[in-house]
Amino acid sequence: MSERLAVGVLGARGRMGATVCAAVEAAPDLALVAALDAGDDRAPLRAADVVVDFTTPDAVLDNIRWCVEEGRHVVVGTTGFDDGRLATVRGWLGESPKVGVLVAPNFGVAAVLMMMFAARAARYFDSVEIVELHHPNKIDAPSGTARRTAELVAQARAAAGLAPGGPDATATALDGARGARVAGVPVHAVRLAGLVAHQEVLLGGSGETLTLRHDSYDRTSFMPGVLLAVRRVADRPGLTVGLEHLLDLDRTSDS
Ligand SMILES: NC(=O)C1=CN([C@@H]2O[C@H](COP(=O)(O)OP(=O)(O)OC[C@H]3O[C@@H](n4cnc5c(N)ncnc54)[C@H](OP(=O)(O)O)[C@@H]3O)[C@@H](O)[C@H]2O)C=CC1
Ligand SMILES: O=C(O)C1=N[C@H](C(=O)O)C[C@H](O)C1
Repeated sequence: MSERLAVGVLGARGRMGATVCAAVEAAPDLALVAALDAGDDRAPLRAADVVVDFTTPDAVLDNIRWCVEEGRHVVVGTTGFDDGRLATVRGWLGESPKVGVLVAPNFGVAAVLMMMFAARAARYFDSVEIVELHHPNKIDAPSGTARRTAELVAQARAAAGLAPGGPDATATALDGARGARVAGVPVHAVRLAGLVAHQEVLLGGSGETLTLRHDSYDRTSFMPGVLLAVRRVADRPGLTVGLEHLLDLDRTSDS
């Protein structure tokens, strides 16, 4: 058997990090060489070919910079990325052009499909709004997935000459009643005991609606996407944003 790919995990004691460690340990072609959490020395990551980061929006940039400077490829699931933060990462990669960094707001294949379908559908409807629903321990709102979906929807609508959200006659409203605007698209965040990670994209036109819904019931739903990214990130020097770039989405059959 060929040598196994060495993987390090940052945020290893967290909900996602622990699930990633278990998935890496169960994969015959991967070896878990470092499982680190807040306060740990990063030195053991030097043994890793690829580092996976599921930490916090406050911690993630510093972790990426360290990995890029050390020549480690990075797979990032942590949220909190906007254009400015992505540009910062691109700047670091300019100094280390052989390193690959893949940032994905959601590693669930079905979640990625939901986002792609939403972007495809967006130009056919008058209105679009997004509702994301998560476990109550989540520290950021709205979710990274909802933010990215809103950006993709807004881009698709702009290309079709449409306003981002849709008609809305609201003249008076309590703060937050109409959600937050992300790229002009209304986004509503629910935090509810019992949930894991869920999202609905609501599209409305004359006399009809389309609802695209994705549900992650368990964090294992993210693992095929995380492991795919771990295996492929070294082949993609520079910055990749979104798992969709690894999914060959234009192919509709095996033939
Ligand atoms: N892309 C995707 O598919 C998914 C992304 N996420 C995102 O992943 C992130 C983590 O989520 P989740 O696992 O639920 O969160 P958790 O709070 O369960 O885990 C985060 C872990 O990171 C640790 N940590 C904090 N700072 C550092 C640091 N500098 N170095 C190493 N470890 C650190 C935390 O330690 P301590 O508690 O001691 O601070 C904690 O153990 C969030 O941004 C979330 O939105 C979640 C699910 C799927
Ligand atoms: O914190 C979570 O749990 C999740 N975070 C990501 C996000 O903010 O989009 C991905 C998924 O929704 C789970």
